[in-house]
Amino acid sequence: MPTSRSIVIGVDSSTQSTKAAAVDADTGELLGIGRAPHTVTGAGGARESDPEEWWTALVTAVRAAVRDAGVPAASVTGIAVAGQQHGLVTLGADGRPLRPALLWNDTRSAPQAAALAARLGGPASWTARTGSVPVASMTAAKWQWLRENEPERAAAATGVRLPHDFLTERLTGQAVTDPGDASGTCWYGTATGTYDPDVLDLIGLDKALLPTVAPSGATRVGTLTEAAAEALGLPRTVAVAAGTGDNMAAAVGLGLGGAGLLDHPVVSLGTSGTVFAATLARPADPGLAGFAATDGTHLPLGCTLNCTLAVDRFATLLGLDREDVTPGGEVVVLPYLDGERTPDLPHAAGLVTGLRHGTDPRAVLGAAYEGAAFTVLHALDRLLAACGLDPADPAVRDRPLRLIGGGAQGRAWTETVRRLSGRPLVVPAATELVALGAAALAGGAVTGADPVALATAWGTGNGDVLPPVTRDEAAWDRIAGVLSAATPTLLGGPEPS
Ligand SMILES: Nc1ncnc2c1ncn2[C@@H]1O[C@H](COP(=O)(O)OP(=O)(O)O)[C@@H](O)[C@H]1O
Ligand SMILES: O=C(CO)[C@@H](O)[C@H](O)COP(=O)(O)O
Repeated sequence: MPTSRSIVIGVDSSTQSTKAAAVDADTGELLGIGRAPHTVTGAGGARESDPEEWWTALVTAVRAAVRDAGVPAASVTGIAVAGQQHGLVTLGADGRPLRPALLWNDTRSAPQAAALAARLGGPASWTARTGSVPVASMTAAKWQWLRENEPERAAAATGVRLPHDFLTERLTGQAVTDPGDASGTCWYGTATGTYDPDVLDLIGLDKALLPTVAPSGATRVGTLTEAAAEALGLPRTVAVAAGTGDNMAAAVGLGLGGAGLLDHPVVSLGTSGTVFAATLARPADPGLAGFAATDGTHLPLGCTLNCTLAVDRFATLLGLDREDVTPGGEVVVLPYLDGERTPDLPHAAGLVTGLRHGTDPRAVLGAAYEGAAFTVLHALDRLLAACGLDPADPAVRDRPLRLIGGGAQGRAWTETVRRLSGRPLVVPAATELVALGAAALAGGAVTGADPVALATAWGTGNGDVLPPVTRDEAAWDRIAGVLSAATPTLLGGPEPS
């Protein structure tokens, strides 16, 4: 192995685990991968993780990726972290977390979100300022929850970070974030590219507690500190990129820049189900998040709280393998086990209807897939409409969806998405799109290359096209009907436990 080979490492620190990809910076070849799990705790709508565990997992995963790649540590030239979005990390004077992070799917902050959304001129004004209306996931709502429920901890905070900022700071010693992940806080103005002083005033958050926002693009924020280099077994000279949120990094891995527009909207099936597209204009829809992409363009996104984890829970409850499934037929499942974000039903619980004596348990599992897929695809229709496209227009429907995330590896997921969308799918051959997108950001930090162009040259988004199948209008209408009828109940449903 020639030592002149340049290896970059992309880290995906997501809800359930950290994945690190060691990539040849010239060719994009994935040489090695490392993984380490995270612990998520909580009941009654709480979802928390210890940021120190993310750091330990990052170290484990990066070391495993370099080992798996069989490359000398000296050949590693760059690293970037992409993280689960929105989580609130509060730091004390010693730079360590004051408490576990409040995660994106922690719904306790729903009342604070609703109260914030009514302030500063209401939803339309929030959309114009920040791109998004506060919902329970947004960091501003979590900060308000902390102020109201643990005021002593909020007062003691000397730093407020997002998950990926926390890890980048551990790598470099720099308090820095990027516009993409910052756009998920609801205190960053996506129109102005700066923290919004009115929002900070409203939530009593001192700007001095926040990280600097690095510019978009191939941003190098520093090199490894001595402690980080020692922990990772890498040279101190390794360039560290600003990194971003996991969905923004997936867009980079797919080679989506503003010019990619809506040709290939993306559906990601992970703990969250997300749908997003790269756009030049920022669509304003209060039911969607108007995030920033890493390249200075926009990444409108719809996010559901209940995707692969919720469906896997149904498989476990039914004692079935996740692929042991048939279409739901008359059974409808709304698998909103964690409450729901899109639609905004933070207090919802799961709902099952249409059971008979003869119901096949595999149909109940099939209906859970359908309910989760419907919820994501419904957000897709909303996203297309917000971008001025008619989702029912055959010319729009013929455009392939790119399907990524852990669920895209499962046949039941791909077949359900095909059947409910009636669209062709592109399933990229590469499975770790977030980590690969982060690797492209790391490559940009090393050479100054445009990360989106780099990922495009690497071809990380390429994959086979699965042709469309006839859309299952009956299943779609059945689920839509149940959701519509149940919404009043789901709005006021029991707290999740
Ligand atoms: N072969 C598979 N078939 C179906 N689902 C899968 C498969 N492999 C992984 N998953 C699902 O992928 C999820 C993890 O996906 P991932 O995108 O890594 O999630 P996250 O980023 O939220 O941690 C798990 O919840 C699991 O259910
Ligand atoms: O909240 C969002 C997007 O707004 C989620 O997509 C999180 O970013 C978590 O992602 P995964 O762990 O499911 O990948």
